[in-house]
Amino acid sequence: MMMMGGDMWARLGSTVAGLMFAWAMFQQYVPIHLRGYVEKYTHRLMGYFYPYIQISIHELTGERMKCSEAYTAIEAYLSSKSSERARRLKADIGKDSKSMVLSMDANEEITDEFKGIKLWWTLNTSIPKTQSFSFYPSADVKRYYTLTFHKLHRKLITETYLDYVLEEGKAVGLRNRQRKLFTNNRSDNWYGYKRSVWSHVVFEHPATFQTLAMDPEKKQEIVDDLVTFRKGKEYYAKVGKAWKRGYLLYGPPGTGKSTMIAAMANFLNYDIYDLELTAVKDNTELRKLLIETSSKSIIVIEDIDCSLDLTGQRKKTKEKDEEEEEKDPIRKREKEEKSSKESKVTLSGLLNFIDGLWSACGGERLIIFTTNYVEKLDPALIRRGRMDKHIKLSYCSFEGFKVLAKNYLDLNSHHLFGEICSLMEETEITPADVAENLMPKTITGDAETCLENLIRTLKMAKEEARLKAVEEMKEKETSAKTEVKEESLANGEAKDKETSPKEDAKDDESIKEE
Ligand SMILES: Nc1ncnc2c1ncn2[C@@H]1O[C@H](COP(=O)(O)OP(=O)(O)OP(=O)(O)O)[C@@H](O)[C@H]1O
Repeated sequence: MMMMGGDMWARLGSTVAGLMFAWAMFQQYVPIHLRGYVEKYTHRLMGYFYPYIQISIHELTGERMKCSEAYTAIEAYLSSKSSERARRLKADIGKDSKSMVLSMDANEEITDEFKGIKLWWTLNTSIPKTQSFSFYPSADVKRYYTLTFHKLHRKLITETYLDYVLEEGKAVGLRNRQRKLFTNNRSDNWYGYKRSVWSHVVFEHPATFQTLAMDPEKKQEIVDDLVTFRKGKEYYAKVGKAWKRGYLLYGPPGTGKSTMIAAMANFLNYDIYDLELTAVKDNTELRKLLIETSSKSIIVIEDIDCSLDLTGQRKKTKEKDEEEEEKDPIRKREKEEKSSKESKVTLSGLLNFIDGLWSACGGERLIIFTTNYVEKLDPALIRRGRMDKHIKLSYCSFEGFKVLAKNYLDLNSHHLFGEICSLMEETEITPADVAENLMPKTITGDAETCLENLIRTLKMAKEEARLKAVEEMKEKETSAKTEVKEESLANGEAKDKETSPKEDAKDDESIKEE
């Protein structure tokens, strides 16, 4: 028996060696065009004996080597099946940072079933030929899934199953995804590889529409608008409009513009791209950044009035400055150095960013501008169609206060609410200031103390407003008096001028009479 076994191994060894030798000869001596034919017919021959079809889905695709959407969807689709069926699993920290998420490890295979048909998914890895072997995982390792199925089911798999996997995977991905807060890097930090135009952190802002202090009707109107937008894919396609919407949030500092953006992102489950316009070199770079944003996202430009010289009015002073600089070479050189670092994004570049051809790629995006001074903005930038909805965030109303009292102190009513209500009708206070007063300053701080603090602040604000009004009144009176004085002086001089020739003539006549 032992001899027979040994004999069999020896024969197998020599057959393998023979085949390898024949393969090497084939590679070396058969011309390349003939090799193509041989390989084609070998595959065909194999097809008779191997009735399975394989489909590969690679992780990185396209010229820019972006992560393939299909790969991500399959990864999500297989994640739940992997934990039940795979034998070699990979663990990573989950979305909530508390639990572990399991997925199939490299070169592992799991079986799936669809309408009674069996299929096999494998996660493969390959190292580029140019790279030498290393024990450490490299960023250049290529990953791809392979789906294997019997050729009898080709139609069902390619026409139904793949779409099903994509849809399911996207839904799982959406449920499990960690939302991200992106910010743009300066182009000098793009490190040649185009992946790093945006860098991100996990988005974890707790603001919601429930915690947002504002008029309930206005709040509901915004929520309805967002819901209509989210469900509007078909509608936007029907009317021939890109699936995006512009919001302009304006109002004094501390009235909740940033908080509202966070609430919107949490409500819609979108990522946020916080675009720092001053770090964008020019319009081309702005377009590149836009292309790299994903759908289901909010692109935010905060304090748009401070971001760049985007207003038409300021152009004149700029031209005047330039004339003066031309005369002074030192000033001119300093300006050139500064301007090489400065952003050259123009108003027209920004308008194109909002609603040019490129803005339609990806779809399902909100573009939000915030400003404290809406009147400073160029009307073209905020006209309807670009900024579809203008939302004014204003000083805290009593309704807003009640939301904050519930959030911060868990109070629905209190005997001090009446006084606060009448004070709020008489004076202006931002939600940020109200929130600051409602926060207990010590561990033992109770609700009553916080409300008393707020009343004190409101009274102080009222007194300040009164003093300011008195001051303004005095200033007005003084300036009015000065105006009257100047006017009467001017009138007096004019009278003098008007009367003097006549008087001269009178004098002349009296002399003549004499
Ligand atoms: N409407 C609001 N509802 C709940 N909290 C608010 C509201 N407005 C302001 N706050 C509180 O005040 C803080 C500052 O608000 P926020 O940064 O949203 O104001 P902003 O209008 O964006 O200010 P700025 O114009 O200076 O950027 C927030 O952290 C939040 O706690």
